[in-house]
Amino acid sequence: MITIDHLGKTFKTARGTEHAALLDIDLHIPDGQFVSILGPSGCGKSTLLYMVGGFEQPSRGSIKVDGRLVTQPGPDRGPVFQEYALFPWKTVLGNVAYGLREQGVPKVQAEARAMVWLEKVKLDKYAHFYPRELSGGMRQRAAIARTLAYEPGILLMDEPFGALDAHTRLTLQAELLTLWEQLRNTVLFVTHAVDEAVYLSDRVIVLTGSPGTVREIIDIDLPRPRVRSELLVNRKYQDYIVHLESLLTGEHA
Ligand SMILES: Nc1ncnc2c1ncn2[C@@H]1O[C@H](COP(=O)(O)OP(=O)(O)OP(=O)(O)O)[C@@H](O)[C@H]1O
Repeated sequence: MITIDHLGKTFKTARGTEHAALLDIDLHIPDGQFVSILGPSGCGKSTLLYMVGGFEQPSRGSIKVDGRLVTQPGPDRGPVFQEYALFPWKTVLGNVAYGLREQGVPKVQAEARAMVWLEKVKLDKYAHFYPRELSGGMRQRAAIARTLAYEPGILLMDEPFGALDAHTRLTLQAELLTLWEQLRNTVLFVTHAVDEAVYLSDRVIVLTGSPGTVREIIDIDLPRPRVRSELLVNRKYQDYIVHLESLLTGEHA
């Protein structure tokens, strides 16, 4: 359970002024929910995720995970951030084993567990490749495997598919859902794409423009497992998309 209470973040800018990024966020996210965060560019989506990860400190309010105050990163919260790229000097296997080695798992066991995860993300044949030898989609699969390998209860994903071409993006979304349906960990997923948010999520949190506050929380009541071709002709799915698009483009009355 993630409990976010009156959370605010103000940054000091390089010019010495203050910049309010997030204002008075209250959220309660139960275990095992897939939650997406949508909102205009610069509204504080990444900042919110970084604070849940313990990489940034709140200026006001608090974040608790299972009742414990978040003050620093921990293995219970696994980031898949674009900035957390793979180590270029390690192989795919070395990258995925790294998170486990960090937690004291001996090398042989870490590599065996890493291989299991590489099979799950269909990269086992590329275990000994270096990141530069992989496509963008394969790199993101490796980054996801690296985080999932140490089994965090909470997965923090910041636009993980944002840089991928449309086809690869759809493939990785479907693969992520298949994995998540087995794992059922809590996912906080930042995205710009309304269709991605609706397809993946149990709940979509829409933030206002800067400083970000919660504009609307929408429960996505669509059956699982989700099949995209069925969703595309599902009236409820279409209504969610239209509603979210209107919120984001400011056309909402
Ligand atoms: N380290 C920082 N120092 C100063 N300001 C920052 C810092 N990090 C973020 N900000 C500011 O906080 C606001 C929110 O940034 P953030 O990256 O969280 O937004 P976002 O919603 O994720 O944006 P995007 O959708 O464009 O990725 C922005 O105005 C940004 O300039």
